[in-house]
Amino acid sequence: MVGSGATATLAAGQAPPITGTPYLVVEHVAKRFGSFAALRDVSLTVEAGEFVCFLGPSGCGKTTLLRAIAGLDPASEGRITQGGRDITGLPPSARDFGIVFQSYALFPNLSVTDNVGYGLRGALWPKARRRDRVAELLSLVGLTDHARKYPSQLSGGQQQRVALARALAPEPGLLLLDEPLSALDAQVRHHLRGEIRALQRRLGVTTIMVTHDQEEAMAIADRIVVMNNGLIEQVGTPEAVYRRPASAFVAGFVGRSSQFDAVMEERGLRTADGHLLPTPILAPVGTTLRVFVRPEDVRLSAATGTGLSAQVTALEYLGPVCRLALEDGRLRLEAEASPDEIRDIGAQPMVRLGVSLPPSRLLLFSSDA
Ligand SMILES: Nc1ncnc2c1ncn2[C@@H]1O[C@H](COP(=O)(O)OP(=O)(O)OP(=O)(O)O)[C@@H](O)[C@H]1O
Repeated sequence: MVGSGATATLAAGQAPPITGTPYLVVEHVAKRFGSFAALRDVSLTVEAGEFVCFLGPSGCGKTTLLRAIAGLDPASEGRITQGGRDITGLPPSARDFGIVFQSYALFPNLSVTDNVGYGLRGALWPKARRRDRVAELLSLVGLTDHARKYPSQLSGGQQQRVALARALAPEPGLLLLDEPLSALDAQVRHHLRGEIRALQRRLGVTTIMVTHDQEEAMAIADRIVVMNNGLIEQVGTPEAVYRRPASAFVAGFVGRSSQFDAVMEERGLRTADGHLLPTPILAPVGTTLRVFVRPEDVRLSAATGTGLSAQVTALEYLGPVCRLALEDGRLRLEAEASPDEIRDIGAQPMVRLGVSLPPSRLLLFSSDA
């Protein structure tokens, strides 16, 4: 980010460590499929007990990175250590993780009990211990009453709970979740994401979840790893990636925003339509900057005096807030306001409103970034 009123906090694109104990360390990992580079020099540290989300558009490499960590698609280059152990060359069976896929991937011919107990074999899991552990997990995911059923007799949300219980049963050091909520409808998805987070906190298991849904990542993660085109663009808390995006890509991908170009002048930023937005000088005069502004940061008023004004082109009532589309020449802005505020300023389609964009809330990037 070029700089803005938020300059003092700009350096803090990275979140402070959650526990201070690195658990998973990914160093300079690359992954090629033939001549195609799906991951390029990816480095990342996940702290013990942390919940991290890999977020990014389709094809950016989220699943590839998760699979490299699991050893399902080993990295072409780089090093991965887990709990101090170099796992780079180990097959999945020699690593310490549980994994949940979008498609549940349960054994259809096994009961819920047998699915959950599937990984509990060998000398470590004598019959009684295995039975107790399965019962404990079924209770944790709220499926005790469904123990004898088969996957086809369960809803999608219940099947995903079974998959979660199965992944957690052997007490893995790392829980990997690959779009676990994507196949579920909105209500179940919302509910289950809360349950997953509560369960993760209770067990303290270090967790990585892949998602392309930024609201989901914001709601659930301690830190978000924003990926694009095989690279990590930013690692930070949900607040950091939203409020202090490290790149124009992150600013545009995470959360809603309006964007436009403006040229740095002595007295502020000049938009394409000639409006001057007062800001301190943040870049060499004459530089074109890409400006992003969040809907909740667009200040609206009834007054349409000398400052910036724009016409309301659409107004949606969403319950607690209203969303407005505004236009002035080439400038298009999205704003949010409470229904009370909408009433007070008389906002409705075709009406012109006063608009101000607080300098400290503008997110600025060099145009070619
Ligand atoms: N086995 C493979 N062979 C060839 N290319 C692959 C393979 N697996 C993944 N890719 C490519 O690598 C890139 C990254 O894929 P990946 O599945 O990691 O993306 P993603 O970010 O998880 O996307 P999505 O959200 O759509 O699942 C894509 O362009 C994909 O086509």
